[in-house]
Amino acid sequence: MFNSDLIGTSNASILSLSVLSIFVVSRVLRYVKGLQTVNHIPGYRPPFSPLDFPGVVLPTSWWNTGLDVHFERRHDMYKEREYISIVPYINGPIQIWTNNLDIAKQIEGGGGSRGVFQKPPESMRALRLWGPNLAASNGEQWRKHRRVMGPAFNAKLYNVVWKKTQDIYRDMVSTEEWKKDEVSLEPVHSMTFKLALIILGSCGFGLPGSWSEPPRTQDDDPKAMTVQGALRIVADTVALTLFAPGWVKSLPFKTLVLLVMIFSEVAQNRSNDRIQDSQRAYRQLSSFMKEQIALRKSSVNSESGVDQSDESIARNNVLTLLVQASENEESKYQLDDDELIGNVFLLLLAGHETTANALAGTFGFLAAHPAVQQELHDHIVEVVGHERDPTFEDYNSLNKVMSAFIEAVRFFPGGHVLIREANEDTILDIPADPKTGKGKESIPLRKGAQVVVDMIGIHRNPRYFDAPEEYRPSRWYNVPNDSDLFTGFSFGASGVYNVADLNLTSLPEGPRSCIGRKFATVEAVCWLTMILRDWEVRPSLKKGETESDWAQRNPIPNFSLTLGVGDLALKFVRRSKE
Ligand code: HEM
Repeated sequence: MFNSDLIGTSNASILSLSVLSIFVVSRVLRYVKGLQTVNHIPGYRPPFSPLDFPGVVLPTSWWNTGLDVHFERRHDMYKEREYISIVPYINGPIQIWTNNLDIAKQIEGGGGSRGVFQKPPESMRALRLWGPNLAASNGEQWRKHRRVMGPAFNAKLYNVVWKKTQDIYRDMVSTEEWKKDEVSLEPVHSMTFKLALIILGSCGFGLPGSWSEPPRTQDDDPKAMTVQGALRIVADTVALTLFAPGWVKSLPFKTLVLLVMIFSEVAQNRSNDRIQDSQRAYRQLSSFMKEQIALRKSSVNSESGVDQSDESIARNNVLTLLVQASENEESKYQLDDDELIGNVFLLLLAGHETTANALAGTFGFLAAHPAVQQELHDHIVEVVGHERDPTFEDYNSLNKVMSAFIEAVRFFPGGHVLIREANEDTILDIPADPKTGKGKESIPLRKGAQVVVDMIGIHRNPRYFDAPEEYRPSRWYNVPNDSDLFTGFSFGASGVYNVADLNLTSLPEGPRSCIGRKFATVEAVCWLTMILRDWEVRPSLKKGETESDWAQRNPIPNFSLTLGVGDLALKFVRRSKE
């Protein structure tokens, strides 16, 4: 007699065992191939990659390399050599991580139009949420986007960024809250995110927006989400989409977004209402972008009624200039509607969070370093005085203000990992350390190997920065405000590159460096100048806490789509005019 239940159970066991064996063998083969791809460079052998699911959402620990591994292990990750490999044995790409500037330069220099190293297609997928764009393209496509977008970032734009930033400051301090002698902000991000979005809304897209009336997704509907609110929700989703597993990423895009939105809300134990909010945010932001393009097209085609002055925001915002370039039939490079929308989304995403976080970080560091803050205040008074407002012409003279901002970006670089993939077998050349003459090496890499430029690692590499764990803006004093030595915005393509040698000031801009760099620094220098002249920034202390306790624990990093600083409770105390 046969026992059919027993046969069924044993068949199921055999099947499970076979599946398990196939899985184990496939992982072993993958692992061995991974080691060959990175030429057996020593490093970490975790189950998952730090930049892929599920490693990315798990904290860094003895067994997991999480998204913040390069911060958590910053003191020993590159102790032996300035590059390590990360070869996961279960899931995720095979990578070399580096804190070496020469490697960074080779990777980023070749990341533009041609070159062996390109952005990996799967890392660009989530950035294509609304359409093809500059950051999510390689090769000829990238070149086209950059040719159209480049000219929009010009001196006239920076002039209007400066003026608008100043107007917003005046607008803010005229509100009841800022008429007091002490204003508490918990967290200070509430100020910097609002500022960054208003400036981007007006100078990026020509939208009206004041401190008390930030831009909404639908002008005529007071219940519509603010652009900022909708963007916040969508940006969180994009972060998750970026790190989703390969098979999820290959779903049709709308399904992917929906899935990730639901997952993110469920994972955070949020209600059904929040899931609907997420969908509403996605829909409202989407129609907002389409409307903006349509509006800009009609205003570009009928110039009547548009302010024609060179300083006007209506004329000199990024979107209008992009639409103008794309509507110009004689132009060699044009963007279609999908590409325009893709780039609007990109600018919202890339230009908003990065600047806001860097400004919040700067305020945090200055609260923790009162002597540096006083030096900055004195510098501002020396350059601008008390009787007039600073003008864009003062931008270059306000070098210490710029240094304070750039030093905050050094600590917490918004773009904390820059990922590129070799599209053929290649060799990375590391020249000898100019100081010691040691370390000349060549690293062979196989096609498919990814190189991750670890910006936290570079910015805290003692070979490039003395006492890297100290917030010390003076290391940048006298480096001109437009110098390519500011690595937080990516790298030059050629030339000698060594931050330690601060005599080198004119390096060519890297082909893939940040297009919004000056937009961000002009806004930051203007805002910091206005605030620090009139206000002293201090920590809001917990009961029994001293300022030095506070400074010991702040600011801390916060990893999401970009790297920022954790919540900072600060107060702004009005200064008397000495
Ligand atoms: C403190 C503020 C900012 C920081 C630290 C920052 C940093 C960076 C970095 C490191 C990259 C290179 C990314 C990579 O190669 O993978 C980048 C690219 C980019 N940034 Fe920024 N950024 C900032 C502000 C802005 C602003 C204000 C805008 C727009 C208004 C902007 C728009 C872009 C765009 C469009 C790219 C892609 C460029 C390309 O691929 O050619 N960024 N940024």
